[in-house]
Amino acid sequence: MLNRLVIVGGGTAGWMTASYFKAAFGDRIDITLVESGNVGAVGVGEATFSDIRHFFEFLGLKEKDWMPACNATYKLAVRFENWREKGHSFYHPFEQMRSVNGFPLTDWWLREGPTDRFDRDCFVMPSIIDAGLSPRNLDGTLIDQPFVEGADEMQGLTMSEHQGKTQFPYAYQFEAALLAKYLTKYSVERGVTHITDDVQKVNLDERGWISGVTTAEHGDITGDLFVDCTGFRALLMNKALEVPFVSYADTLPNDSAVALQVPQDMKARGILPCTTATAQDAGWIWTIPLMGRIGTGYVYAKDYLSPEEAERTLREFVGPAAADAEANHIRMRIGRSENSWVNNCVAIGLSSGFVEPLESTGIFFIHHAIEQLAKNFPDDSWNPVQRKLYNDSIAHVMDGVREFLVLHYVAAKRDDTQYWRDAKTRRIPDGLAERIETWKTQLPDTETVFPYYHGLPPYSYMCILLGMGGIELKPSPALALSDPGLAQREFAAIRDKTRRLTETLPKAYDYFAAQH
Ligand SMILES: Cc1cc2nc3c(=O)[nH]c(=O)nc-3n(C[C@H](O)[C@H](O)[C@H](O)COP(=O)(O)OP(=O)(O)OC[C@H]3O[C@@H](n4cnc5c(N)ncnc54)[C@H](O)[C@@H]3O)c2cc1C
Ligand SMILES: N[C@@H](Cc1c[nH]c2cc(Cl)ccc12)C(=O)O
Repeated sequence: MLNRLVIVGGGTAGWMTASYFKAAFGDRIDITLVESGNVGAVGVGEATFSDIRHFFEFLGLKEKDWMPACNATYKLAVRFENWREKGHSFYHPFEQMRSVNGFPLTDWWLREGPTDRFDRDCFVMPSIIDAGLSPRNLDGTLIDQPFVEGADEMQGLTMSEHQGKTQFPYAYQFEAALLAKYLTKYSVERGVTHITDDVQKVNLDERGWISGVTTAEHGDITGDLFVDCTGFRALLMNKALEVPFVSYADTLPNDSAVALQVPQDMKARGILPCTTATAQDAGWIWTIPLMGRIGTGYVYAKDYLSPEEAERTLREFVGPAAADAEANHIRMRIGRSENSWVNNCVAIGLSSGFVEPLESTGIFFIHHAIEQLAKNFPDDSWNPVQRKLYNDSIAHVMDGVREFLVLHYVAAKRDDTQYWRDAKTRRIPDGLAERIETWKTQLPDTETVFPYYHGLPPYSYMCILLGMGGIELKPSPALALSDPGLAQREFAAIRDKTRRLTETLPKAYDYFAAQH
């Protein structure tokens, strides 16, 4: 029976994989995880999708179990600042799009929105975020969104089976290194063998399949299925098996980042419960509030900015609090492995692929890959159809997310530096130009976005198009003949609900302080 899993790498990807498969298969699977004591993990993946709650639920973990251990906070949206022009901001929130008479509320908004802020008019979340509030009351109850907690749990195991049915109102922000530590304990307690050692050599048999890995001090480790979680090094997949890497550099030029961890008195500062992406001359800066510190970093293209200039800009942006923080400079490999499962080796995490962290998709890719591997877990027959299903699904998710990210740059109105001007003329992925033409006439829907599951619903595309401001959009002609009364009532209902919630919800900081 095929049941010996060897995971190389102990970053977020390695430990999420180990803990998930222990939760899935218990003692029927034998898992060894080997991680280097010398090569560190990237450790800056801090913001997630809302779907990650399914991962924690699968492990049987509640928020109160893991959140305090990881200094975690809630993320209600991505806040984009200065992408349209300096001083402008908008939110991409975790909130389902309402529709009126079969048209999305944003379409009605294009026709006669109450204000010039589509996000505050069409969603409740933006005002809650501006007020620094928690989506849960101090007693733990969730705000009454068109989402019933627990109700979507029976719909299926994988994220793709949940999409479009409901929208959970928040995701998380946490210290990735602390999550890896938490999951190490979880995994080891459930029987995962943990080896700290350097893998020096990957051994292939005569067919080119991996027979084992040779470590510096623990000899050879053998197994049936090998999971490459070695980060950008991709030691098994790219180095040993020489699987080609498909670069996205021609469409997404940001290839570098510099990160700082800045200790802060969050009680005094307050928590804006979202991830902020602030556009800069040659990229953008993320700001992620955690309990006890903020995580921040400048993502940029080396062709336009030197690492020294990026660090200087980032330190100026953060201010005096950054003075003692050590800068972590990172080169990012943007793109994906041509295939992520080859022979008996599966790459998960940065070794499989990565796009810049603009929509916090790194951990989502890992979660998705794990779910797909569980669904297509092989037996001794190594049915190639399973590998194909898996590889197609990984490629679709990554290519779809790439397209969504490219849209951010094409749609951003800003054109004040060469970096932003070039963003309008750079090559874009096949199919996107045609889709953008369609969206100029009709806002994105399931029929007109990237045609495979990639984690992002059509309303996410609407938010980016409406917020970035560089592409002219028109309301559907049919709305000119339709009675706007219902839409106006919906806008008024959103205003009422926003008022009620902002008067009753606790501050985000107070909610987490009570949990800790
Ligand atoms: C700048 C930046 C910002 C990011 N922000 C986000 C975000 O906000 N949200 C999000 O979801 N994702 C984000 N990500 C992605 C996220 O960081 C990664 O997806 C996540 O950390 C997974 O990394 P990993 O485990 O694949 O690799 P790594 O963290 O690099 O881990 C690699 C592991 O392999 C081990 N290893 C390497 N070589 C050997 C060897 N020879 N022998 C033994 N072990 C070895 C290392 O010791 C380490 O344990 C970001 C990434 C970057 C670069
Ligand atoms: N399935 C994802 C998609 C998603 C829906 N809304 C948002 C908002 C943001 Cl900021 C990122 C991602 C998403 C999820 O529910 O997380």
